[in-house]
Amino acid sequence: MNHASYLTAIEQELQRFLDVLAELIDLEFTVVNDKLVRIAGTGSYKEQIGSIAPEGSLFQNVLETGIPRFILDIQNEEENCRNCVFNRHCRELSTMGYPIILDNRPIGVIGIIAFSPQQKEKVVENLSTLWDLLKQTHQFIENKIALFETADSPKALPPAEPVQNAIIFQDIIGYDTSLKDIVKRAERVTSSPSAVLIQGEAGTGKEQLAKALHYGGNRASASFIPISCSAVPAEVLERELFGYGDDEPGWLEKAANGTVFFDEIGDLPLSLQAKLQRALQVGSIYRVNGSRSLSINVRIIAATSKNLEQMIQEGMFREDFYYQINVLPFTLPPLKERKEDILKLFTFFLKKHGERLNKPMMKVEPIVEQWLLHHQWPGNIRQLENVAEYLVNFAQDDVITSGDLPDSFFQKEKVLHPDKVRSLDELVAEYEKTILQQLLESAHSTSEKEKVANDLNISLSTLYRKLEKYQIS
Ligand SMILES: Nc1ncnc2c1ncn2[C@@H]1O[C@H](COP(=O)(O)OP(=O)(O)OP(=O)(O)O)[C@@H](O)[C@H]1O
Repeated sequence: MNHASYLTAIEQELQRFLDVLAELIDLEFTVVNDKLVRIAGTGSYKEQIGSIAPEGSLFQNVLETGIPRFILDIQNEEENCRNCVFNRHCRELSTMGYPIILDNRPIGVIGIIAFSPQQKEKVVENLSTLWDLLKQTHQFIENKIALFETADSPKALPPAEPVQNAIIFQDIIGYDTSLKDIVKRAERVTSSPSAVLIQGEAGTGKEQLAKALHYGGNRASASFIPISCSAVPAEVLERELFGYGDDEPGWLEKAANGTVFFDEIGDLPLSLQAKLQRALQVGSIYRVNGSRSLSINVRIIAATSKNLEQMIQEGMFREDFYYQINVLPFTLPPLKERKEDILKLFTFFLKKHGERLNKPMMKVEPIVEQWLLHHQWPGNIRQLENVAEYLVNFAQDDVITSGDLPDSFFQKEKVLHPDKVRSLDELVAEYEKTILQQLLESAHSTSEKEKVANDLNISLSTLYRKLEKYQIS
């Protein structure tokens, strides 16, 4: 594999990293490869992943010259945008492009984009900090590629041999009682051949638990083959899973005496659900275009972040297959419900990335701890790890202060603060009160109040009842 292909191989991790950065600083990011194909993007560029950056664009120039460049005011730019096919039709207001250089060769470009005037202002005011950010993002990519080069194989094309990065139950950090119970129950069934279904939101540790089940039992010396059901097209998946012709064994054969892990099983096409269901029931398969029946001996562990029962109701998931895979069910709680674990996991990730980046162990200000405890963590443990990695990269000092966390994060926090989450009725009441206060500000006489009631399409007596309820005089 060349370096440009490695960039493609890490695109999922890169996308997640950029999502966190974009959320933190409220600017958009994009990455193109050596063919100018967009392989990652945030905001509106997320929908354009797979499209090609325009001919004559700044990104093309950065890719060809290997020199970082920026344009701060695209709408009034004559010189630098002249050759771009999007000249005068560009939605970007400012753009920064930083070359991804490996082995002295540009293999792609990372960009920061401003689409709104506020974002543009931010770019103009923070140009040098943003250059540092781009440099660090480059470092992140370099590190990931280095790790990838030494790793066994990319996730979508799993190895035939047992993977080296075995996870054991001791690697699962969890002081929260619900997680401890899950680990305890799982430890009892490591060597069972029965199918396991792990449910939980993205990033809650489903794959980690699956690996611990595999490596903790009598299948540990055989393969653990992870399959991402959403990442591989159906035809490819069928061929890879069941094999092809006389001499192309599939994963179900390659995992002999081991485990096949189906990640996001809800995305497995219905036709393959039926085929797999039959294969598991009879314990044998036919390869695609194959004539012989071949017996299989694999344990199935499946994971899902979707509600499979609801999918069954909607005809999107086979009921018989559901019962076949849901013999030993486990449900991992979201991180926000495991308050006890948040700080311990955070410290663990600070240490992990600190060691990797050769930085001393960082301390955390109490206020930052509060922020961590109250965050909603939609991306769960993976997101927590990304934030820790971000802070190890960017924090100025050995102590992480709230200043290391950008304003945009706190603004979102206010809205999402769990202690402040209120019912819909309360929110509607608050809205109603504000509207009435505004309208009644200049309506003092009965006739003025009648007009307000009319405008709101309610009776005068209803209006008075509401004024009393909200104590508006
Ligand atoms: N309890 C834990 N202790 C330490 N690390 C954890 C724990 N749970 C998850 N992680 C780490 O968090 C990251 C996400 O975990 P994992 O990939 O297992 O989640 P997932 O639920 O399978 O996610 P997805 O559904 O998005 O594939 C991994 O890097 C994993 O090692």
